[in-house]
Amino acid sequence: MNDMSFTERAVANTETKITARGVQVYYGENHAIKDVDVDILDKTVTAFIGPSGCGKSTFLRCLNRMNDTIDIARIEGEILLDGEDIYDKRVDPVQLRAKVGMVFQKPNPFPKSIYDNVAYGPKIHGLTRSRAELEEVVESALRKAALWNEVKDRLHAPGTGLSGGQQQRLCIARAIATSPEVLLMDEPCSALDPIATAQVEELIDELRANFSVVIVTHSMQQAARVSQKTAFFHLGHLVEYDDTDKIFTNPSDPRTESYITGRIG
Ligand SMILES: Nc1ncnc2c1ncn2[C@@H]1O[C@H](COP(=O)(O)OP(=O)(O)OP(=O)(O)O)[C@@H](O)[C@H]1O
Repeated sequence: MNDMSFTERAVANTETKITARGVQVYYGENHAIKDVDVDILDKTVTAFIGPSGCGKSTFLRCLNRMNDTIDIARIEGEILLDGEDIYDKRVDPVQLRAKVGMVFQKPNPFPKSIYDNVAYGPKIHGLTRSRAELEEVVESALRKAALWNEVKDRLHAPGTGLSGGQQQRLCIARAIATSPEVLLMDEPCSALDPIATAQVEELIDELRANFSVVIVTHSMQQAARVSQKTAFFHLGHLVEYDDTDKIFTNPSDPRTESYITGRIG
């Protein structure tokens, strides 16, 4: 573990963005998330780590109600975004997902132009009033996703024609374009080569200036590089949640220690 370089800046923000209390998730009989409590901070990158099947993705999907789309999933407990219950029946999940955006493992641009991929969200949510304003939003999202310079001369070319790393940054631009407050990323680099991975990691570090970012990763090196907070999941429990350097250098729970030293997982 000695080759891990921790992100130098300490946790700068202590403002809570998302509060989860007593969260349980069941898939039919399978109790996948067991009584999870956590406070996710604003303007901070939080990594979810743990062995395969421990519930990282399931818990991530609770944060923007993506589990609602899975018929057999049942969720209990409370999740608040800025103090508001996201499972309240008055909350429209589509609106919620504009505020809590998501980037998936495999880049999944729509079969449309680069421009249309990014313009789609602002259009369906009616966020802009004119074509010029929409163009500005598209440019700003592509800039924030560190893709503008590579695509500004071919905005009307298909998004699917970009390289894998560019496609993932396009998906990040698409998520950013609706001005979300939280960005959820489920193993966003696992389909990327090391150069594209480094670019996306750099981008994640920049994104935390404006967003609360939560990233599921299989790579402990990646968690150490990009996050300031780390949550270690094991068998559906949130075993330990702390500053990333504490988790990787001096964890409190023996299960965390076993995982980071490679004894479980
Ligand atoms: N769509 C689903 N339908 C039924 N069961 C599911 C579904 N998604 C996950 N599960 C189950 O929930 C548990 C947690 O899975 P989850 O994918 O959240 O773990 P994970 O830690 O993200 O795993 P991995 O690192 O392998 O992606 C597992 O037992 C899994 O089989």
